[in-house]
Amino acid sequence: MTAGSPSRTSPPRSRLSSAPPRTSPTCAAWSRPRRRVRVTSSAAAGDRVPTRTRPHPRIRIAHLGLGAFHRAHQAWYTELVQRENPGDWGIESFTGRSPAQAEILAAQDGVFTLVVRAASGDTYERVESIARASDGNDTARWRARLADPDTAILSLTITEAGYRRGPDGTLNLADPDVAADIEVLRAAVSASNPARDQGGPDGRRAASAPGCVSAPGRIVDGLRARRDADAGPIAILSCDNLADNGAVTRAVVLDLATRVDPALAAWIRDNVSFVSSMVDRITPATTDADRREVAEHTGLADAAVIVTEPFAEWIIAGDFPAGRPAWEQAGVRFVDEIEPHERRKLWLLNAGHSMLAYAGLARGHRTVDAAFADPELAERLETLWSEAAEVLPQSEHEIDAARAALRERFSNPRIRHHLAQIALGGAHKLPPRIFDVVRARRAAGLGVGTSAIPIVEEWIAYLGQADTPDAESAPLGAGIEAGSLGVEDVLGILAPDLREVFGLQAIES
Ligand SMILES: NC(=O)c1ccc[n+]([C@@H]2O[C@H](COP(=O)([O-])OP(=O)(O)OC[C@H]3O[C@@H](n4cnc5c(N)ncnc54)[C@H](O)[C@@H]3O)[C@@H](O)[C@H]2O)c1
Ligand SMILES: O=P(O)(O)OC[C@@H](O)[C@@H](O)[C@H](O)[C@H](O)CO
Repeated sequence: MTAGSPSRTSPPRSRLSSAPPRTSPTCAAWSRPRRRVRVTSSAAAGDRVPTRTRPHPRIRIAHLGLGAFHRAHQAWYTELVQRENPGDWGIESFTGRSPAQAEILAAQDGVFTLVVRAASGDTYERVESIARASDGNDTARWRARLADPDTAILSLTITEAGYRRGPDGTLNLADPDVAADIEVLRAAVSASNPARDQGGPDGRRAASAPGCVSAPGRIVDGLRARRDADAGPIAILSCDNLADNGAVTRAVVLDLATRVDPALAAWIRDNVSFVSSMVDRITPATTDADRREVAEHTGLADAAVIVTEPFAEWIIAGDFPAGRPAWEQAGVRFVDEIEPHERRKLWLLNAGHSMLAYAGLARGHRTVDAAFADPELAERLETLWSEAAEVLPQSEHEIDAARAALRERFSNPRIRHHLAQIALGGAHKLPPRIFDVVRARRAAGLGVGTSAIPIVEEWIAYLGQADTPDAESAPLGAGIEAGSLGVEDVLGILAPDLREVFGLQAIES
């Protein structure tokens, strides 16, 4: 099976017989005209919002991180399933930090337009799978959702930084939000009362109870409410760009739970399945121009428009003890071993993105397609991919197909994926994208390669620019953001094992 192949992006025909024949290995080909947002030329642009065509589905999924990617990926895959089996697997999606996206989406009853933007043109799809959009700061609502036995899955898109890990990969106890959450959780545990979490007689106290601010804190708080309500097992499904993201989630959640209530940690071990997934769909931040374009083409005043590429891939490994949507009907693959798939995606696509971001910004480029059109950067990208390919577990044929698909995806001039967006959070992105490749090469008895060090140098130069705000990278070491550290110092903070490796390399060569 190859990257970008129809089997990755299309549902099996036998399960969704009304899907039209595929004409290309992209999702756009699968969108059915009768399901798309109606395009009207007569309606004045912006006089209607998108509306539901089906009744609200029963909410079975809680999601944390109501960003662009969640709507282009998990919500869209779930939408495809719901179109065939309406009524079930609705999503209640909570914002991670600011309530703004919840307010915008709630004003449209959770319905939004997904623009699938191919190099050749756009298609429009209405997505209705989000039954409710909520503010993640609404502690009572969050606890009630997790304490509801109907809720079978908690999915996450909280960014790499959202897992609150320190440079050594464990829960970052020096993070003030984590420290504050430990106090909130201890108080909540000592005052645990099932009636409160089920909106019972003292529900008003729950509404005013302080909540957690970090994602691990919120997850532990929600699981405490679930245990107290005896609501049964649940799956937590990570959809962030991290290697073995299910295990990462499990580690930070259990670490935090153990610190506040060992009995809760034991309940989590027995009742919570931490599912890993490899997710892929390039989804840049929406612009005003995107919203205007939708208004012009559809007559819809949609404030929650999301723009994405035709390609989509989702590979999942793990158990769903309380059930799950039949996502396989929408083309999702369920596998026993996630690691090879995650590595391929992180080491080819995401590593390529990070390289193009730091090198491209330094050379005056603003978007991925512009950086990729730069022959010098395109050559560096091929070298980076070849160095990763030597330690990827896939066949040469599969890797070549993935690279070919990426060349096409990175060339899409209409997606306008800004390098500045990709560049943020490098302290969390470089380890899984760049440093893990070096580790794999060393483990295979190969040299460290030529790609990693220039990327670290370019990242340091990027952070050194006075006008570059990157709050997510700063906490990992005073001085990184100020650009006063060299490559060795940065490696000492982010990948101490590699400092020696690169030192040895320098001596050997
Ligand atoms: N956009 C893509 O192309 C893409 C593709 C694959 C995977 N992803 C994954 O999805 C994540 C989100 O991407 P997006 O495009 O939706 O970004 P976005 O900026 O649109 O949304 C980010 C969401 O994460 C929440 N969030 C941010 N920082 C957080 C934190 N520290 N703790 C908890 N929640 C936090 C925000 O509130 C928001 O809901 C990425 O970081 C990545 O891991 C994105
Ligand atoms: O979303 P981030 O910030 O983790 O990384 C930026 C991009 O590399 C990433 O979002 C890719 O577009 C995505 O992983 C494609 O599936």
